[in-house]
Amino acid sequence: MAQTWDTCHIEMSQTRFPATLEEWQAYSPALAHCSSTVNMPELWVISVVPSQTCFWQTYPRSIVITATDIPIQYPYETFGLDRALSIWTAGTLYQWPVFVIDAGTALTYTGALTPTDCLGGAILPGLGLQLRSLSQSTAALPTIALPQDLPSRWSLTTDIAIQSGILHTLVSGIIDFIRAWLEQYPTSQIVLTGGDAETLYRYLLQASKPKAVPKLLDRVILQPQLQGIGLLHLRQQKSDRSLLF
Ligand SMILES: Nc1ncnc2c1ncn2[C@@H]1O[C@H](COP(=O)(O)OP(=O)(O)O)[C@@H](O)[C@H]1O
Ligand SMILES: CC(C)(COP(=O)(O)O)[C@@H](O)C(=O)NCCC(=O)O
Repeated sequence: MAQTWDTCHIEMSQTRFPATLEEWQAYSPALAHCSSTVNMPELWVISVVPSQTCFWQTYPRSIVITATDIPIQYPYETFGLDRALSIWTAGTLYQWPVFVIDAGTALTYTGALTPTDCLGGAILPGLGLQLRSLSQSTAALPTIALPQDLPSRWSLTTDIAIQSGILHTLVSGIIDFIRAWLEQYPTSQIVLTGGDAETLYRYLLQASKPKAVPKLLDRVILQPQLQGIGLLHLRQQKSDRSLLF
């Protein structure tokens, strides 16, 4: 993979669809050297947000992934497309069984024994959502930034009390899920991905220092770009198939 980047936040209610090459160029450094819409590169899209899917579908060369494109058996009908791609990619890269922790807008845990035996998992609000929910849904709590280091558990200020509550509870929860999975599937790899993966990994390491947790964390592979790698694999599979037929 040559490069990854985040686009600016796209607020759907205020955004009209880009109509020209110049407008698309604002979304991606990969388009900097395009001279016309004809030589724009392919864009592979995976989205669980319908308004975002509509937006990216207007890109001239978009390929939008749907459930049938990902070669796993879905454990239930409403299972997220992003979770399907993550677990398939993790199993393909690091072998089955595998456990994926996706620290995105929502934080999801997903486990699978094989591509046809996904056990589902769990969903909770992600780090940013937890922080925002407190400031937005209470009268007195402020919006706070995340600290570099895991704070002291016992706090005498509101800001650090929020940091402590969210971070210690999240880190303990993640360690508990990892431990429970490894008890059942001791050979499994654990993959940590998503926009908050690096931040959470740092906190997990800090939490583990005084305790016997490092052994568990040795099993955690930090791979923030799991879904991007998954899209590359799907693209490779598609081009292999078109060579065969
Ligand atoms: N450069 C960035 N742009 C947007 N979000 C980021 C960035 N770096 C870290 N994040 C964090 O990533 C989380 C979203 O993760 P992501 O995997 O992009 O979301 P989603 O699961 O919705 O695709 C947010 O909690 C946000 O705080
Ligand atoms: C749980 C999710 C919102 C997570 O999405 P994300 O925050 O990673 O963008 C998404 O996987 C989804 O919409 N899932 C459908 C429900 C399910 O998987 O059970």
